[in-house]
Amino acid sequence: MIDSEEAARQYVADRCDDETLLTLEKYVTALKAENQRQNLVSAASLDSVWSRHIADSAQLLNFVPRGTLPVLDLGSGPGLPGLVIAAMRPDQTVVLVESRRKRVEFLQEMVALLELRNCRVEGRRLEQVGAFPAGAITARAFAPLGRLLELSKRFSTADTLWVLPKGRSAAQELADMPTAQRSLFHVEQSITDPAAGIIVGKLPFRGIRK
Ligand SMILES: C[S@@+](CC[C@H](N)C(=O)[O-])C[C@H]1O[C@@H](n2cnc3c(N)ncnc32)[C@H](O)[C@@H]1O
Repeated sequence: MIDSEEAARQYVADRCDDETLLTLEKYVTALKAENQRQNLVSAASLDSVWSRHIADSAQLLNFVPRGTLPVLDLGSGPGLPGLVIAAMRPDQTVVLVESRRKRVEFLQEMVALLELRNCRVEGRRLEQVGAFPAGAITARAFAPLGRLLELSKRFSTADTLWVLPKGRSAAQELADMPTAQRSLFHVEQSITDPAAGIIVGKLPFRGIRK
């Protein structure tokens, strides 16, 4: 379990090269500056930005095999976890979906600043994004599990991996799902918070069977 900012930064450093670590440091600086202009993350969380945001995003890669294309990040906000994934997996296409205009502008600025050629921003509501088969779908603090699946099932095939950091509500959200869907997912322990979980699984068919 990561228990300090140093440990969080080291966790990320152990999983990327020096150049990528510099890219992520640049992102952290920009995120802190932008948070003065718009409310992207809670101000208090920036005191532990590596643990609460960067390592918290990076840990999702433990569940996304290399070559999983593309990764679709729903409700990316300031780019969490999507931008971190794009920086750490330059060989994987990452699509960020975000509807709020100022956040979209920040995401576009970050893609340019960090030179993330593998990353595309869909600056509109998810409901308006044309469907394509996603290799993996990530979403942090986007919507309750049932609504999340309903909104994004158009992007899911039998191979799509769902990796959903759900914080402290992970087990409960899964328990609240109908049995048929509940059995398709399991909860992985978060390494940044002993009480938090990541819902991981696949739907064995396109969309959701009622
Ligand atoms: C609570 S924030 C979480 C942001 C980020 N994932 C994080 O963990 O910091 C949820 C984000 O989802 C976006 N959002 C909500 N519903 C959406 C939709 N239907 N389509 C696209 N973006 C949406 C919001 O604008 C917001 O930026």
